[in-house]
Amino acid sequence: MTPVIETHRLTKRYGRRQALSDCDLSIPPGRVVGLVGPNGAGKSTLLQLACGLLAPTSGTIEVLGAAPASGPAQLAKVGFVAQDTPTYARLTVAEHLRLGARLNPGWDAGLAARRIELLGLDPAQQAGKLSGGQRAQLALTLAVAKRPELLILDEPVASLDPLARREFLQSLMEFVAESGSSVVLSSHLVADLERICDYLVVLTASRVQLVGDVDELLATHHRLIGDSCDPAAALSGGQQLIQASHTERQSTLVVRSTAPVDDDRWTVAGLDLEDLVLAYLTEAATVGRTPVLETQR
Ligand SMILES: Nc1ncnc2c1ncn2[C@@H]1O[C@H](COP(=O)(O)OP(=O)(O)OP(=O)(O)O)[C@@H](O)[C@H]1O
Repeated sequence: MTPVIETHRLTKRYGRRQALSDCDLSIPPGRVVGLVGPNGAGKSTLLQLACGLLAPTSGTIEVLGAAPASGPAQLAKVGFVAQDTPTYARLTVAEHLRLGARLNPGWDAGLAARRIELLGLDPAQQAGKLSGGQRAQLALTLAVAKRPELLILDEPVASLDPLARREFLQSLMEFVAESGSSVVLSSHLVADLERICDYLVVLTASRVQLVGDVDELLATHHRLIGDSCDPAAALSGGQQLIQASHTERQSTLVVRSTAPVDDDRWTVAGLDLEDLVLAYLTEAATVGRTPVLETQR
């Protein structure tokens, strides 16, 4: 099965600023992929490389088996909603749909019209006079009505209130269920990603830090709580320390291990996606102390 995005040593520099460094990724099709990372990690850069809006400095990227934006057929396969959900302020909702129909060979006019009606958007209203949430929904409608194989969304819900966010994500999931399209979605809101994503990419400081199937990642990461100890001495081979924090009496470790942790020195618990992402982001934030963070409380 052709990966939706495949990169090999993908690197992007803006002048002397490094935005992506030697990224190797192979994202399987049919997934809803959450792309997470702190500000400036390189998420937008990666998504824009996938759309062909940027060219790599070195390394390669293929999207659905071909170079990004390599021709009309490739362009028709990928839908993109940029970070600021851009629309044409002077054009009405209906004019946006007509423009979409003209520009996209696979345009699904019925889907677009149904979505606009369902959302309660006035076809005669100019996009510049829509609320942020309505504009985001219009941009999503334009992207899904082209019936893309891959939908790329760069922080689409960042400016939305909780209700608008939920409505946006719900309509996204309805589209995914109905179309079977793959989605790559960047967001800082891990709780949202937890509800909709089944695949995760964590990017920090221009590098891929963690990638994989969400269920598999959750099954192979464990929180260990026990008497205060030196983690290096306490863990066995095959157990990778991701994060450690200590009080005078107690150590709490986040550990990656494919085998279950069966050691009565530890109380073992699972992690949710937010805990998992935070463990990796915290680890990466400790410059010069990687790969392990140790905090003394
Ligand atoms: N056009 C540009 N010119 C110069 N540097 C840029 C440009 N675009 C991005 N960068 C730099 O590249 C790095 C990665 O930026 P990018 O926008 O990809 O990060 P991001 O993970 O999307 O961040 P955020 O979560 O804040 O949107 C940052 O250091 C940023 O300052």
